[in-house]
Amino acid sequence: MRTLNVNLGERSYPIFIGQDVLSQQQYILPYIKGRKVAVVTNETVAPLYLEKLKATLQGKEVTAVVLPDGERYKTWEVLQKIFDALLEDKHDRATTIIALGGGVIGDMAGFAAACYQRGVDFIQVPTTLLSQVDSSVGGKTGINHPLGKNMVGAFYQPKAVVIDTSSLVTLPERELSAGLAEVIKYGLICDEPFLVRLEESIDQLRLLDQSKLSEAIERSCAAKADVVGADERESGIRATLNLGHTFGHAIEAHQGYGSWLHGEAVAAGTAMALEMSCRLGWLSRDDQIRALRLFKRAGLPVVPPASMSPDDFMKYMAVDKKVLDGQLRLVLLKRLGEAVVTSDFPYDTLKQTLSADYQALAEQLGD
Ligand SMILES: NC(=O)c1ccc[n+]([C@@H]2O[C@H](COP(=O)([O-])OP(=O)(O)OC[C@H]3O[C@@H](n4cnc5c(N)ncnc54)[C@H](O)[C@@H]3O)[C@@H](O)[C@H]2O)c1
Ligand SMILES: O=C(O)C(=O)C[C@@H](O)[C@H](O)[C@H](O)COP(=O)(O)O
Ligand SMILES: [Zn+2]
Repeated sequence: MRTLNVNLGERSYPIFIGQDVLSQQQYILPYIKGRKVAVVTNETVAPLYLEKLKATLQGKEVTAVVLPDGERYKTWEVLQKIFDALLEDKHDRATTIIALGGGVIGDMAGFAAACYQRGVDFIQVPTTLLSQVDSSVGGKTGINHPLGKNMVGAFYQPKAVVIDTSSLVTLPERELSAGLAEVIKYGLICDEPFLVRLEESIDQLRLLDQSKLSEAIERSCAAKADVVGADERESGIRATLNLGHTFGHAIEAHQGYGSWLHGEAVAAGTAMALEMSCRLGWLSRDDQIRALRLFKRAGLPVVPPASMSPDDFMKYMAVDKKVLDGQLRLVLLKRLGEAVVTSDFPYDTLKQTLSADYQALAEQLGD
């Protein structure tokens, strides 16, 4: 069992990482102040882990809120179902909401916690790799809008993050790969030695090697906790966690939420950010290929959808949350392990990036 901390003054909280922590009361009960708990989960995760969590919550009055599964349900309408259940079971301000599931559940349950009676406590119990390395930490909560990803939400920190690495054994392979996209992201933005480590261990990670997974989760959470601790509300360095997301969110929204998984869209979006970093003369072509090869070995796409035109991208990128006063800002790489957030690029370079031949690049990667 490993414990990390997100240091945010009075909003600080622990991240517990280990096998079977979900069954251990000492990692959950101290963070619940009242009698009542609402566990928000979905129809896929509930049959796998809800009873286990309920056993840990013995002595508490538990309302289970089981939502439909999928990115396309990260909406106002489905959020409302959480409020319906809380009110029907008379939850008051002493209640605690527990998010049991992947990033979709975590983002929605966290947003519900931020809004319900103007704010109640919540705990993250992430069960996908992506949610364990990224979404459960840092307090970004919210829902999608048809015109843009995560467009309505709040910064609202959990009281604790409980990462049970054994839950990954039931995760479909495609979802594991999606999580690896965000793991690779940390190497690219701030930790080149981690990238080397991932190059060595990527095959074992895909085979669910528990020790390699724990190491990758811990290193990812440590990187995220550092960045969030330094810049909780994204006025500076936190935006680097958005590498590949301006392009990736456009892919998710344009293709229809859920058609491309978030991690897949981030991987293809990062391929575009790498291309632009090369075109600006920052990243070398060799390093670009090295990064693309790692995504490919992780089972991730590096070619954006052929059906998307530069105008399709621009439509969604224009409302990205990093746009400031009408000016688009992008996360790009100066080199592997060093990201920058910048609006200082020629518009032509962006246009060329949006219409570059990613298929030809992918063909250079080999097997
Ligand atoms: N708040 C943040 O900082 C942040 C960071 C990254 C991503 N996100 C958001 O997270 C979402 C993506 O999260 P995700 O990749 O976890 O997707 P997800 O929540 O849709 O989960 C992926 C799939 O795995 C299933 N699942 C979950 N745990 C399982 C388990 N242990 N075994 C078997 N199946 C399981 C889910 O039911 C779902 O079908 C996106 O909405 C993205 O925008 C938020
Ligand atoms: O925590 C952050 O900050 C991130 O940017 C992490 C991202 O991986 C995540 O997808 C986040 O939800 C994107 O945030 P958004 O503000 O671009 O919606
Ligand atoms: Zn992301």
